Amino acid sequence: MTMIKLVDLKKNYQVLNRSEGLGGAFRDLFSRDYRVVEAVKGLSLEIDEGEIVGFVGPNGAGKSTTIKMMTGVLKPSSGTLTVNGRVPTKNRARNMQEIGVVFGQRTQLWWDLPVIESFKILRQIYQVDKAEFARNMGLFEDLIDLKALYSTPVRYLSLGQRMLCDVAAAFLHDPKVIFLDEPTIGLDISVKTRIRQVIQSLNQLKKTTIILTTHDLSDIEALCKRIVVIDKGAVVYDGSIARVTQMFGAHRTLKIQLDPAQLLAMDQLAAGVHGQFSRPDAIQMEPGEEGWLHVTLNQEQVQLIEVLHYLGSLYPIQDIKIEEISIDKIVKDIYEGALA
Ligand SMILES: Nc1ncnc2c1ncn2[C@@H]1O[C@H](COP(=O)(O)OP(=O)(O)OP(=O)(O)O)[C@@H](O)[C@H]1O
Repeated sequence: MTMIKLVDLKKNYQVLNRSEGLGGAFRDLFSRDYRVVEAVKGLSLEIDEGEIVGFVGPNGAGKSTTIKMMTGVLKPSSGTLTVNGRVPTKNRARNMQEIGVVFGQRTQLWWDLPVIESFKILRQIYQVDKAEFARNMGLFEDLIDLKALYSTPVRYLSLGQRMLCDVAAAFLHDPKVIFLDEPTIGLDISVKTRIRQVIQSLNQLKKTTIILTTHDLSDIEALCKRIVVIDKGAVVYDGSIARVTQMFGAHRTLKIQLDPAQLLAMDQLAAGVHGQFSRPDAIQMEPGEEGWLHVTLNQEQVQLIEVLHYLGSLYPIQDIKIEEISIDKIVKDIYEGALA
């Protein structure tokens, strides 16, 4: 069943072109000169009940604008949008009952109150009946040992505990759709894994549709089968993570450690490598940390061993690693037109 449907959705913002200086500010009072920013330029998407979809794109791609339209905060300029069959801006109160949100950067809970009090307030706000409240609190107690945190004021929770509470709180009223924004930001890897497990279990138990926006693509890799990449307000890739990684299956990242001073002349180094091989477009180079040089190449076009030999003939290599291309790199390449 389709839970979210966007058809040719557009959103324009009108922005005042401000004139410079005090005189300019004075002039702006009388003659207003506006320009239009096309933040979302015709998005069409269908997301099914129970799907977890990674929604990614570079800064300014239009992610927040799209999410704000899905949550009913912003009205689209044109196109159609339904969430669980309803138009979010027309049914805001009803829509709010059916969605949940988690922001990694700020809590939805009451900072000074013990955890259990926040859940009781949310129960009132969302009119969760007693039996459902008891059932869900029992589930959260089993899944994340929530009971141990009941009496702790939110301000004393660790970031990881706070995020677990926020995730549980978003599921309290059994929403149909949850928007997760950077749910693991600032957490160490073991806590990230824990939060992802909890999200996955709740998604499977409750068949909640989840839209995950994050710049941490390891969250997407761990949680989503499907990824939607947007750039400049339009979809540039919509499909399975498996397919996108397959498309880049012949890519490898060769990491070599050199004397850090050699990386200072990166442009020269890149020009030398590109000049040496017949398919320079198949080789990308960027400096890593502590003298590591990352060379990503497409093995269908360039032999990794030849690149390694060439670099080895120029510099003493201290260490080598060969890795499959990371999902971060794939998505960055997609933004930069790799699928165009
Ligand atoms: N209220 C606004 N008024 C004018 N322009 C806006 C407004 N909000 C966003 N924009 C512009 O719309 C475009 C899309 O912004 P949006 O915030 O949706 O991108 P984003 O993908 O969420 O970016 P980020 O990852 O940086 O949060 C950008 O060019 C941004 O400057």
